[in-house]
Amino acid sequence: MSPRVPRVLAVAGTDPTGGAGQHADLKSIAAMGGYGMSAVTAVVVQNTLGVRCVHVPPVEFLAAQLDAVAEDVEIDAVKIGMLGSVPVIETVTRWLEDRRPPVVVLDPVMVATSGGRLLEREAEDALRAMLGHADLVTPNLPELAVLAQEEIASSWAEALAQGHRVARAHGTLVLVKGGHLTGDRTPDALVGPDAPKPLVAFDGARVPTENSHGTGCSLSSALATLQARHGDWAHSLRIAREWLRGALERSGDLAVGHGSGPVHHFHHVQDALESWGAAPARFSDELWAASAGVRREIEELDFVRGLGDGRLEPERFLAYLDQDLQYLDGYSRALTLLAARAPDERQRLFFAAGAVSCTETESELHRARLRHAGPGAAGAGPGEVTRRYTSFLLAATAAEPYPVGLAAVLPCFWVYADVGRHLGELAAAAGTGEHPYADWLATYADEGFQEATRTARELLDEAARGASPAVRERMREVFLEACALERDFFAAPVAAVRLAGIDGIE
Ligand SMILES: Nc1ncnc2c1ncn2[C@@H]1O[C@H](COP(=O)(O)OP(=O)(O)OP(=O)(O)O)[C@@H](O)[C@H]1O
Ligand SMILES: Cc1ncc(COP(=O)(O)O)c(N)n1
Repeated sequence: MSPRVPRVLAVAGTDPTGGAGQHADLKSIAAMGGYGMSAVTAVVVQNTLGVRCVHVPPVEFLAAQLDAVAEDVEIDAVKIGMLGSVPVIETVTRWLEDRRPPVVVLDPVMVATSGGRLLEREAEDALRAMLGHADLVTPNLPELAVLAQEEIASSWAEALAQGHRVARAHGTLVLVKGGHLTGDRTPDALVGPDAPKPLVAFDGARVPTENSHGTGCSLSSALATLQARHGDWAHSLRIAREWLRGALERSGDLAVGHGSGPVHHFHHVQDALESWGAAPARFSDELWAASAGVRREIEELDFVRGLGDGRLEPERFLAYLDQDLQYLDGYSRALTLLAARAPDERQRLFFAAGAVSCTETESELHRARLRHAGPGAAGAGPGEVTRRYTSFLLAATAAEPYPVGLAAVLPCFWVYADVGRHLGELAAAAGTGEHPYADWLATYADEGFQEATRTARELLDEAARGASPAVRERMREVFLEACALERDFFAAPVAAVRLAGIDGIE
């Protein structure tokens, strides 16, 4: 018996926000390729912030649910979660004695992550008494201590020894979980009744997230499903851990609740959906569509046409370079401000690296060209548009909410990349002869720049998902204002005065 789609029953309490209890179980069973079913032990009023109250329906009702499933469906595995009280434990124990499925995983739920009690204290003895019915018990460290009737283990070695004592006392496997250890590691080990040495142990770096609501429920039901599928606990644990790690890492995509949020059970399915063309609507797409008019105006500017077909007067190009160099000074300061305010390391590194690249690489490219053009090529100072654009960027990145600052800097990546694509088309249409700005146009197509544009866009979408409607509206305003400033910036060199002392350009 090893069905491709194991039929797995979760006997557990509820969580109306869907992150823990039988809701997490059903998602985890499906995520591991099983068919999930559930019998309710307790109706729990809770959310990501805490447990408000618990209603336990009459146990006859639970017994009837269990029988209804068992009389109709061949159950390959059962995962038992919150039981709550002695009568519920006795009801489930009787059912197991009668109709035990081939795989039984017991997660001895006692206290929610948020602090609410989910097992009456006087039911602890009854819960201990049913451990022998399980193939695998999956306590967290405080639960393990209650099962062992000892103090909470303060080290991993102590936890393993405690796990072995529980396994030996009840003749079952114990999964000792390190989620509650202090420190940056989260080891897990399977301990059997015969020897203190773990049968298998895994270690890994703790995922830096607050979203650990329901990890215990999710792991135990995933294990029940995988075990029904191929019958090897060590292999099941390896797969379940890898999946749960992804679910923790991608939990930020969900934006559910204000407390300890749920994990993303279907993070792997999200990728499949996108490969089928079901990409979610992106806020950046909305902004891009709204900026279509301004982008058309940019494409029609004399400066842009001339740069594309090569007919742009050299002094205009140099006037543009001169202003762009001064603009880059302000832009790199704005990126530095964003880096300082970034909510995580990845974003901080991205903007800090952008600021360095503006200051070192790009500015030096501009300076080299201006130097080559002769001593008079550098202008007097920032023009009116340059001043307006850089002041706008500094104000948005320093004083507005972080997502708004992101919306202000994005057009410089994205509109610039798009103008580059258009310039490439114009250059191709102008013919294969020597193009005076060919090397400059090549910088737009640089893969590193295209990649940075994609990342900046993803960061904006991520920030928009967690933003309030008012902040999203402000992001839209600021994005459109930055697009209009891009347009004014490209228009300015046409109006610029001829720079003295130009012999040629590079
Ligand atoms: N931040 C994290 N990074 C990586 N793994 C984690 C993290 N938090 C929990 N885990 C893993 O999640 C699983 C459940 O861990 P934990 O010990 O927290 O159980 P639990 O307390 O029963 O869970 P619950 O939060 O549902 O009550 C374990 O495999 C643990 O290693
Ligand atoms: C119905 C139910 N079962 C289990 C948990 C434990 O999960 P967590 O400790 O992550 O809150 C819960 N909160 N609710």
